[in-house]
Amino acid sequence: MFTPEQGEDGPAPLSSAPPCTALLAAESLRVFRGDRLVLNEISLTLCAGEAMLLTGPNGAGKSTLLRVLAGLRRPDAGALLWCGTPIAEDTAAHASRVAYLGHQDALKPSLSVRENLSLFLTPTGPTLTQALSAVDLLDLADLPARLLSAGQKRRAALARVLLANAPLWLLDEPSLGLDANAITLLGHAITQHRAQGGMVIATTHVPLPLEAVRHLALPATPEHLAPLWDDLADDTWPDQTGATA
Ligand SMILES: Nc1ncnc2c1ncn2[C@@H]1O[C@H](COP(=O)(O)OP(=O)(O)OP(=O)(O)O)[C@@H](O)[C@H]1O
Repeated sequence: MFTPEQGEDGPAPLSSAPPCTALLAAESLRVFRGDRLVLNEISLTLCAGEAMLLTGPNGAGKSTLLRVLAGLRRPDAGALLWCGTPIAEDTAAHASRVAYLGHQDALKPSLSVRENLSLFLTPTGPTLTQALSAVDLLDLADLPARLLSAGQKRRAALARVLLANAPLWLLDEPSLGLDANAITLLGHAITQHRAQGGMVIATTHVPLPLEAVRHLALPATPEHLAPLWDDLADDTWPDQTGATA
């Protein structure tokens, strides 16, 4: 299991901040994708040890928000702060504190699982064996990634998150393709991460086995939907066969 910097007194905390201090804060974020307002006035805070689930209908902007929080996309308005400092002031520092899991598992098909993951080893993080064991993938460590099933690829991607040894996990639908056993392991990994002061924000459409988790439900407001309908003029609306008029 994930035990970075295990010492005599147990795992070293990933964050030394007091538990009630917000490490991550998003204030009044607005994000457009094209001319479509996807996120409007979204605010959140996250303290050491906290977990938050982002929910909402397809297209509500959950993945977009995660990418903004990861520093992969700039918000069009609003502020994103780490310990009170704008993350835009040092994006490299922010990247080092984030472990981001997107929809793509980002494995090189010709490399073995072990070779893929060894690229992400850090001096103070878990060993490869610990990370692979945490997702029950040790037996497949030497298999080329192209031979893994979808769920096994997801497990490998989760092992990469463990290896990053970063305080903030941003997980986009982490349970996608996972079986019940792997979802339980995911819950254990998140619980252990939080116990060390780590933080997690995850998007999900299904319940995850997490305790004391906060929720942020993103709405599909008329602002989201209206431009979609505007884009679809009557004369381009597909008929029942899929052909356009
Ligand atoms: N590259 C893009 N260019 C323009 N619009 C985009 C792009 N990617 C996503 N969008 C739009 O942004 C909106 C939010 O997408 P996003 O992927 O963040 O939603 P989501 O809540 O994660 O959805 P899901 O539950 O389906 O994963 C959607 O309306 C989508 O059409």
